[in-house]
Amino acid sequence: MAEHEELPAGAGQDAIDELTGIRQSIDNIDAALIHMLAERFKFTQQVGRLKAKHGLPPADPARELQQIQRLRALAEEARLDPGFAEKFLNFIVAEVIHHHVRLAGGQAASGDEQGPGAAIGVEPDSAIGAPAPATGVVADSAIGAPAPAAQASATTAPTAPAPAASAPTTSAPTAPASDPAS
Ligand SMILES: O=C(O)C(=O)C[C@]1(C(=O)O)C=C[C@@H](O)C=C1
Repeated sequence: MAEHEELPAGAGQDAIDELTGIRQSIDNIDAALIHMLAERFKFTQQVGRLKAKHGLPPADPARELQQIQRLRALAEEARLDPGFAEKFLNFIVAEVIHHHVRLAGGQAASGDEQGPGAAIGVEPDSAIGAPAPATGVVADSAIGAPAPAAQASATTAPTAPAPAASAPTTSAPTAPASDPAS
């Protein structure tokens, strides 16, 4: 079958069954991640509306720094690369800030916008993480390893090497290749 093409010709049925079982677990986790992200974006949308209503700035660098520090610590406990955890958060936050900016009636925060409709899933016009090429985020060796990653660098592109800054930049979210419309 096509889905097993990548297996060595000599792979036995036991190996195929084991692989299939592991992939089922991976698929379950991926589904959970999508649902969790969708829930997160529902809440950040509430925040965006609140901020827009009260004229608050879309980005909050101090809050992001707290989040980064917290997630890096959690990642270390979980034996996940803290640098990856930070980049993952930055990737998401960059998207959120895009949404906040749009909710506030401003232009997108950076020049990476694409056409209309390129967006997420919370609402028809607010799809996060629209169709975009996979970023491959980190090298295989980085995941799960207690790697000494960069310090906080909020809202930087997930594919960019995180600079060893100690404070979030929260400048224009240039990260995702996708166009998060809100
Ligand atoms: O907490 C906020 O103020 C938010 O707008 C949410 C959020 C986030 O996604 O967690 C996004 C942007 C801010 O810079 C900080 C945090």
